[in-house]
Amino acid sequence: MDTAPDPPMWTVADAPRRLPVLGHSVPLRRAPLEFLSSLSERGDLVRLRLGGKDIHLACHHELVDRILKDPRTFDWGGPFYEKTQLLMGNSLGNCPYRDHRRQRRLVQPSFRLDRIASYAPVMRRELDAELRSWRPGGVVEVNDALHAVTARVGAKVLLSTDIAGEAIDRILHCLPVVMEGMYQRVVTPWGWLYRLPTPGNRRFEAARVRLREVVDDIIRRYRASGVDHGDLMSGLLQSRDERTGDALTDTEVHDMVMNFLTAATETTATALCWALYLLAEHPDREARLHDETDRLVGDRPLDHDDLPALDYTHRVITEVLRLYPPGWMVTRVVTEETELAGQRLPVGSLVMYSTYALHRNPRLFAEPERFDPDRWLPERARQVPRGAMIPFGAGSWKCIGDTFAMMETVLSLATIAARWRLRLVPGTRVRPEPRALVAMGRLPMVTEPRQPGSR
Ligand code: HEM
Repeated sequence: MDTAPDPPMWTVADAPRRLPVLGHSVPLRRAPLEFLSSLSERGDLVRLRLGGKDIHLACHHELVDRILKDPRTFDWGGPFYEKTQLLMGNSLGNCPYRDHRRQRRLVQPSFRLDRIASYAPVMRRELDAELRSWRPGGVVEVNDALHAVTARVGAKVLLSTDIAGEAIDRILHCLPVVMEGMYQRVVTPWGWLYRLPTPGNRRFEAARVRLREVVDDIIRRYRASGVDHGDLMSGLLQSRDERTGDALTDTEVHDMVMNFLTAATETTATALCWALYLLAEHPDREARLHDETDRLVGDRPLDHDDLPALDYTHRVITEVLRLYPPGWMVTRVVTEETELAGQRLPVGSLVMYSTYALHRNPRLFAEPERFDPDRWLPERARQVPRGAMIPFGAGSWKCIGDTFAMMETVLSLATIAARWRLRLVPGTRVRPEPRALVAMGRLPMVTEPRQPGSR
């Protein structure tokens, strides 16, 4: 496997297919995943041109690591993120380093392991309700179904029904409209387009305003009740900075709620969809998963304590997160003049990396396109260079929900696999779609029950 070259050995190259004026916008729009993945052959650091500016793409995992571990020099930012502030304000995953550290200290206690473990029954209830609606031989649009489940789990872990009540339904109604609108504004950032009074713009604006009102109202109700409801919202409101005694302001709580709802829904649902798709395409690996769930799960409800035993399920999810990590393009902005791979980067330069490309680099992973859960057996996993596998990011902005996400995806996949075998509807074409994350389109699957108690 790869070892780090000494600094003078770094290779720096210009990306191919640059056009006058347009720079690299054409290949980046047409086939971004393929284009970015192809660039690691060119060099450790590759220069692209976009919007009249140079952007440096770090292809070597040690350069990516350097960027992520030096948040003062390589700060949060870039056009990709700035639009998301429309929805999430200056929240945890959406703010520069100077604000981030304080917020992270305040939010971290809400993600303590004991709190996360207590959310397993919520996950179980929501998934059970969905699985009970499946019929033998029926067709389920799995992508929609799992997005709805993870959105309900996210909302109910965040907010207790006893206090938030039907506000949760209103949130779940507005959220997809707002998320789709946000995505459009990120990928086609033409401000004027969104000021036109089109039905789509009106729907987005109405949902955004409604969501803001509903969340603000819930915060007021929580503050007035002054009780710990054992949910994430209570954790956020009670949190105090040990150093300063500071609490999160209402605006910060609001933005964090939006951040949480968006970060917790699509990522986990998409990982589950990729897992179910890959298993349907690889019956031998599916059979091994079924062996594990037949032995350990059956028709029994799963809990956080079951996680350590679900070895193969865990390896499947890890391999899915290698092949389809959400962060296909992560950017940072240089805040003080620095050097990367021998290149001088002035203040304001944009650097980026693609987790998708990194995880498919043949110098880091043998047969990178192969779905091989066993590459995460401990003896093989040890050979993966440090910093090469980063589905949850690394450094200051590392995903705060990683334990939550692993619990939800592993328990959900084991529960589904114990009860149902899913087959792709013939003719379904599944391709990675680089949207806000590496998404997939529709995933209609036929449901075959695996045991009498499956419903
Ligand atoms: C498979 C599931 C998930 C994956 C792969 C994932 C991945 C990531 C990545 C790569 C980042 C860092 C982005 C950057 O460096 O700019 C991140 C940040 C974040 N994620 Fe996740 N995520 C997942 C699920 C979740 C869940 C379930 C939650 C909430 C419970 C969550 C909440 C967050 C938050 C709040 C941040 C910002 C953290 C900070 O800036 O301090 N994520 N996630």
